[in-house]
Amino acid sequence: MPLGDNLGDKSDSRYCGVETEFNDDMPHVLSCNVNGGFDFVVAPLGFSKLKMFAFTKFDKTGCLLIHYLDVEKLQAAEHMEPGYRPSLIDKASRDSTVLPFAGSDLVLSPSQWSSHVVGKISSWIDLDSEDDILRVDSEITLKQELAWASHLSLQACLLPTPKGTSCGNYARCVNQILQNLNNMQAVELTDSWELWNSFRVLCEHHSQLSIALDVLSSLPSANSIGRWFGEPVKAAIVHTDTFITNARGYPCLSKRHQNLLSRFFYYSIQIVLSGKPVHKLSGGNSAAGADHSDNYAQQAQRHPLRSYLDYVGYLYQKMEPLPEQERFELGYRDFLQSPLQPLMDNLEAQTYETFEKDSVKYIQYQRAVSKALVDRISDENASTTTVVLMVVGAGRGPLVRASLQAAEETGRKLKVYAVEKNPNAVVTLHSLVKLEGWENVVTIISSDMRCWDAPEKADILVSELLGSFGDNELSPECLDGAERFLKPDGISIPSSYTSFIQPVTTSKLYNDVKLHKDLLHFETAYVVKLHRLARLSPSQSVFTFTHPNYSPNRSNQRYKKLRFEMPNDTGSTIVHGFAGYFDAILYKDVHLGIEPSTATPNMFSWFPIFFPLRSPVYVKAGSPLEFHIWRCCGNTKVWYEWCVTSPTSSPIHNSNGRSYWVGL
Ligand SMILES: C[S@@+](CC[C@H](N)C(=O)[O-])C[C@H]1O[C@@H](n2cnc3c(N)ncnc32)[C@H](O)[C@@H]1O
Repeated sequence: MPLGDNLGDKSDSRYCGVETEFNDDMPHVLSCNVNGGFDFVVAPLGFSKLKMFAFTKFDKTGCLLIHYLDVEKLQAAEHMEPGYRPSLIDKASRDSTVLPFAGSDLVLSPSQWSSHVVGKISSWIDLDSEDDILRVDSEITLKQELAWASHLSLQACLLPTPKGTSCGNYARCVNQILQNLNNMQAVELTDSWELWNSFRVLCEHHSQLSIALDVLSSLPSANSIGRWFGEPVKAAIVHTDTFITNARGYPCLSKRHQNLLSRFFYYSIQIVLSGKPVHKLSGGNSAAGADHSDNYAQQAQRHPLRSYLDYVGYLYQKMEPLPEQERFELGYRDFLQSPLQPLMDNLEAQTYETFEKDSVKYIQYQRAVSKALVDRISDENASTTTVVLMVVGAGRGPLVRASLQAAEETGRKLKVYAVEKNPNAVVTLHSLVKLEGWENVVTIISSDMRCWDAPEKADILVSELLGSFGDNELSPECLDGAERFLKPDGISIPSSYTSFIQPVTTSKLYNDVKLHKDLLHFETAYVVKLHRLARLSPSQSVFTFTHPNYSPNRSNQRYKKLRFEMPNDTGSTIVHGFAGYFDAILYKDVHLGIEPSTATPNMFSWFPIFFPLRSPVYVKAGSPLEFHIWRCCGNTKVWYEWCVTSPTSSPIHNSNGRSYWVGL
């Protein structure tokens, strides 16, 4: 039974699981917990002599720390070997004798196994033990249990945390298994980010290796937690003793924990409840304290963790629903797209249609044109002077419309040239002008602005040739060509634009790029609606272009070296690449952009850009990260090159624009 309704959220975080102890009566375990309101169980798969409890908690430095409590004898079910361990089978018979290490697959239906059970691998295993027998036993058991899980088509398995600080052999075995997995995701319980990091590096960042976080009562700093949102966290295990008690005696969570759970929901991370009930309730059943009135008979049937589940459901349901725009963009989250090439290619009708829905963008342009018109022509001259305004790159006409509305709003007279090089968009422009009766005001020019011979000079040049990284759709090169027909004191809207960049952890995007198995894709910048990522340091400005630019030595080549410092309490991080944005000053105080700290609200024309790194860069806590980026210009193309030089050096990406470039 999902946690409830939350408008727009159809992600896995609607489902809540519960960690169960060993019990060979799987149908009973499942029915109790599913009838008790949980969607799935995290249950031990194998028969194991030893049972260990693993607790994780966050230490002062913000890392996760594992505490192992005592080893406890588990009363094995009657029909199996109580002391079963693989090494007890003598070597000669090992290959031929198969002792039962798990119950039958027939006890549940295939769909029950795959939809409702996450396997929990025996927690005693220690694949890096100094004890040869324990190590070998551990390896056999791990492989046996994972093979069984795969046979059952479970969606995931929860592996125990590595025991010590070294996890080389454990990672080697998991990596071997991952190479052969096709239908299951291995979820790794971690003690600290460092340990997790070395584990996944040893497993070559395998895309089916995920992580389950333990949430205990003390939490590390926000920056330290933030790192995990760029990692493949699949589940968060919330222990019952993490809950505090509300005024009515029900379990609830601290404000910080509530916020953390909201973020887990937002990032589609599933909650798993674990532990024994620690709240003694005398009546009622609502964790949120609402007026439910179950009687005692019902109480007796209730799942022992029901009040905790109700509380998690309550938090889920009280989450702010996603705004309409976000819901519309769900399908674009973390989906890599090649940037448009509006200069080299002709945009399609559908693309124009999407642009034109973004009313916020045109409102900003209208405000900018209004201010420029008022500055250019005084009220006294308004009825006698006509302003020549050229929309360069007019598309299907929305900036023409915004400019005419600005003229009407300010009482200024306008003569408009609409210059567009896409002949298909020009067709629509003609019908728009006719439809709106603008024939006496608007002249359509079907030409590339760089070679148009204008019959007169413009007072105002309006353009929107901006990409997610500002200059990446070649606005500088196009406007260099158009400035020939701007009066010396003329105004360009936009008057400048600046790109911004910041390092990010995003294992999802890194793995998606890696899937292509070639250099080209690691040397390409992508447009992407960033979602599962950790922004590691505030963004910094990269390249600025100002218009008009009449400087005789002007060049559109650029180079920038940036030094990023991660906040002290973040801990070590991994950088998979750089997220890029832009901000444009249209006119004076009117701007538009997507840089997160100043982004124009509710504008959706641009997603950020992502510059990947061929190999993720590990940045130790306190170390700076040095990044270089070049904007290079040739006769037929413009491209970026980028690299990291500290703490380690990466290769220079996209040398000579060999993989990714924008055609002139
Ligand atoms: C990003 S679209 C913007 C279209 C429109 N202004 C809008 O806001 O919907 C850029 C437009 O500029 C046109 N364009 C790009 N470079 C151009 C050039 N050198 N000369 C003329 N048009 C150009 C493209 O064909 C495209 O229609």
